[in-house]
Amino acid sequence: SNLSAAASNLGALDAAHHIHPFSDMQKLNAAGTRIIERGEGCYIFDNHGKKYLDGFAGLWCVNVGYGRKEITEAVMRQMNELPYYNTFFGTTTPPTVLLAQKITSHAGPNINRVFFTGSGSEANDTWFRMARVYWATLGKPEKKMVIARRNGYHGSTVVGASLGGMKYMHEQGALPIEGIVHIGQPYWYGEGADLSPAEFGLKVARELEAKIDELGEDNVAAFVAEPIQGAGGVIVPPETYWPEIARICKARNILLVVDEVICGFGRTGQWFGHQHFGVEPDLAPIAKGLSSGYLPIGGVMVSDRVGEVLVNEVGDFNHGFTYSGHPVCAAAALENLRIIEDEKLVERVRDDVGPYLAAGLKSLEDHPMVGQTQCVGLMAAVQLVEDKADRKRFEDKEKAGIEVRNHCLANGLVLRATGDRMLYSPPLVISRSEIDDMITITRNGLDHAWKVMQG
Ligand SMILES: Cc1ncc(COP(=O)(O)O)c(CNc2cccc(C(=O)O)c2)c1O
Repeated sequence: SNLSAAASNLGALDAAHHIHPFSDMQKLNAAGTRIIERGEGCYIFDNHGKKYLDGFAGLWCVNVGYGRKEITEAVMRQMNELPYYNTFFGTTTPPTVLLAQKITSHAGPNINRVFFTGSGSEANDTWFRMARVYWATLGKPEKKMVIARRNGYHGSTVVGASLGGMKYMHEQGALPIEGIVHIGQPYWYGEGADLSPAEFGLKVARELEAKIDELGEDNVAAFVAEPIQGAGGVIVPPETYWPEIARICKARNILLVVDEVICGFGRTGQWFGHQHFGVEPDLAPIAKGLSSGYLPIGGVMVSDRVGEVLVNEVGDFNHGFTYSGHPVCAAAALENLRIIEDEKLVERVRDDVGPYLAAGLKSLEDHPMVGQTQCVGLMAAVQLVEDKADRKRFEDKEKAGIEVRNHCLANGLVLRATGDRMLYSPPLVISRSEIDDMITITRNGLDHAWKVMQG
C-alpha cells in the first residue's frame, strides 16, 4: 500500500516536506532524520527497533514516562465526548475547570488562578501582557519594562525569544523587542571567577537592583527567571541568589515572574521549582510536565496579587488563544497530574531517585573531564572541563559536548548537550537501575570524548 511505501521512505518525505525547529535543514537533510516510532516507560524506539533510554524525557517533559494507557483512555473518552470547544464567550468544559483547580491546589496559598495556553512560549507572551495590564490598571502605565537574564530561555515567540537571553536567537529577527533588557546569570562555574559561590550569588542578584536603578523603578514591570535555567545548561544558582532576588523584587515593587515550564510538576523534587528555593512568584508560566507532553498545553499561574486586579478591576482582558483550555489537552493533563499525585512522584524525586542521581553524578567527579556536577531532583548537569585545576574550559565547548552526547547515543542513552554541559532530565518514573545505566554510559562517553579532545 502507499502507506507502507511511504513508511519505507519517511526520511525522504521528511526531507522534502518538513522544516524542523532549531535545525540546519541542509545538514539535517544530508544526514537524515531518526524516525522515532514508539515509547515505553523511560525508553523510545526508532524505526529500526533500536532502543534508547530517554535521559531527557523528550524535551524535559515526559514526566510520567511513555505508554501510560490511563492518559490515552482519558483522552479517548474526552475526544469521543467533545473533541473541542472554546473558553471564549462565557463557555468552559469540565476537564478545563478541574485542571485549573488541580494545578492551583499544588501551587501554594497565594496562587489560585490559571490562564491556559497551547505552549510555554505562549504562556510567556501571556504573563508579559498581564504584567503590563496589571500596572496600567493600578495607574502606572509607564511601568512596563521587563528585566530578564542572559542565557535564559523562555520560548520562541517574539516575546518569548526576546525574554530569552540567547544571542543566536536575537540575531534572527532583530530581537529583543524594545521593553526587554537582560542582566547576568548565576553561573558560578563559568563566570564566578575568584568569588565564592555565595558571594557570586549575591553579586549577580544585585545586578537586578542596579538595572532597576538605571531604568527607574517606575518604568519596570517585572523580572523573569527560571528557578534553574534549563536550556541554558541546568544552571543551579548559588544558595544566596534567590532570597536576594525575592528581596529586591519586593523592596523595589516589581513583579517576580518564575518560569516553571521545565521546573514545574515534580522536576526539582517539589511541585514547582520556586518552592525548592522558597520564593513566591506573582506570575508563573507552565507547560511541559503539565501534560508530560502527551498533548500540547501550557498556562500561567496567577497569584492573588495580580489575579484580584485582573479579575475585578481590568474589565475585558483582550488576550487568548483558540486552544486556551482545550478540553482534550486538559483531560490529558488532568490524568497526568493524577498519576503524579497517586504515584507520589514528587516525593519519589525528592527522597529517592533525585538523591540517587545526584550521588551517581558525584561518582563521575573523579573523571579528568568533569569539573562539576549539579543536580536538583531529576534535573542535572555535568560540566566538562579541559583542566579542573583552574576551571579551564575547552576551546571548542560544543565539540566536547557533542562527542559525549554522540557516544552516549550510540550506546543507547539520549542526553542533551548545551555547549560543554551534559544535561539530564529523565522521566520521574525512572528506576535506580536505569539511573545506574545512565551513569555507566555517561562515564564511557566521557572516556571517549576525553581521548578525542586530547587528540
Ligand atoms: C523555561 C522555558 N520557558 C518556555 C519554554 C517554551 O515552551 P514551548 O517550547 O512549549 O513554547 C521552554 C521550552 N524549552 C525548550 C523547548 C525546546 C527545546 C529545549 C532544549 O533545551 O533543547 C528547551 C522553556 O524551557
